Amino acid sequence: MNHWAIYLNNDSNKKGFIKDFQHGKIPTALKEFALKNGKLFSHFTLEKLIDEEDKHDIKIISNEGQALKTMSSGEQKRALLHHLLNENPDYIILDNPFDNLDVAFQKKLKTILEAHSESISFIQLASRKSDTLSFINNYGLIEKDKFSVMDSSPSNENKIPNSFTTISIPKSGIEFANLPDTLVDFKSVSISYGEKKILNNINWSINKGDFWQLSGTNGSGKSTILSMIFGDNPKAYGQEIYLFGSKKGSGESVWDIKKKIGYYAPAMTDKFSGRHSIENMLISGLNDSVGLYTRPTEFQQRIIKQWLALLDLTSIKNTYFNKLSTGKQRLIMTARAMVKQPPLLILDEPTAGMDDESAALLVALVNKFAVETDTAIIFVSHRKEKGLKPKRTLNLIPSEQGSTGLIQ
Ligand SMILES: Nc1ncnc2c1ncn2[C@@H]1O[C@H](COP(=O)(O)OP(=O)(O)OP(=O)(O)O)[C@@H](O)[C@H]1O
Repeated sequence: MNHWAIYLNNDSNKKGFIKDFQHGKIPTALKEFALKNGKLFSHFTLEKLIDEEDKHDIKIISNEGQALKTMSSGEQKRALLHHLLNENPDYIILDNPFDNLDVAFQKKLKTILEAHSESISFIQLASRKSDTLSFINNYGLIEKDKFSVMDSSPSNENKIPNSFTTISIPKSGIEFANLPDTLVDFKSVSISYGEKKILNNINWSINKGDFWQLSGTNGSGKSTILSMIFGDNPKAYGQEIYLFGSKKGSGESVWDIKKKIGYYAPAMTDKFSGRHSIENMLISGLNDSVGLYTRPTEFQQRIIKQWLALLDLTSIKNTYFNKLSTGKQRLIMTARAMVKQPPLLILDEPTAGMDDESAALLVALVNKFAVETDTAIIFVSHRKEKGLKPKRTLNLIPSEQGSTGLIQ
């Protein structure tokens, strides 16, 4: 039985490859799959199913009747795999299958895939070489639109630009006045959805300049916690949650809170599909602008010039954002959340779907930002992100009574 690992890098046109594959435009080396029944395990499939569930008000993938869109990302992947295996395919394309999965479920997924590898071929599209499944016996690479066969799995080599050591994080010139030392304070916070208990007695204080990693298994409540800080989750009202000194729900506007937070989650990248230059994208981070075309001041232009130099992007500053590789887009979106040096920076699984090289670059940038600025950081990640240097971790430990928080 043939199995493939096909590696992706910053410039790979993964979407194009998948589309071509599904329409029978298959590289010669993989021709054996041409007439077979294949399925796609990917967030693209999930998005389509969520849409269909919404449109027709049905549950296609039933998990005790819970709608797919309300499941945590791990629960969604679990349900999708189950659904696809039930359809007895000849092969399954696995699109970065381990992204967004906690370590325990990654292990479980590996075991499930191993068990099926005798009867189903797997084509694993992988951005991280370390994700390669044990039973893989063929290797390939997608560079831009071109597929090529490789003899073996490639070696890891990460390059961090020199500018990271020679250039400091540029000062934003923006002052955030009257901030208390404790920026976020959760006091005995417990949350349920109906009968389902999600969080149990969470106490968490985030002080100025802290660097936290928020971790926990799939469904343990990480997104729920974030939505109570950054979002407008109605569950937050009535709880003892203090943001920048005010009790949540005590009259402050969502906008007042959002102004003080830099936020990045990979799903945001898709919202910027228009033609914005890299330079404009970064400037928009200083302006809090939704529209991107507020004319920047000279001072702002100077700051962004420094950022471009730091990120080694000066030579391509006028390139349209939507023309860039995923890795570069994510690096820029992360920097965009950083440029105004907000009191609090939230990075929600920022490295999901990135290749090794761009993930290492992003981690290096976050570490540098943590050391050189007063911004408090919450970095959400399932992976033990190689090289990341958080000072503390809030680990959510699930139980029947909801997750409790273990601070390490
Ligand atoms: N609106 C909702 N209705 C019912 N259950 C919900 C709703 N929103 C979230 N949940 C449940 O709350 C639990 C916590 O979800 P949450 O998304 O916060 O977890 P998570 O730790 O971020 O998971 P992941 O790492 O997989 O994204 C999950 O079991 C999820 O199914």
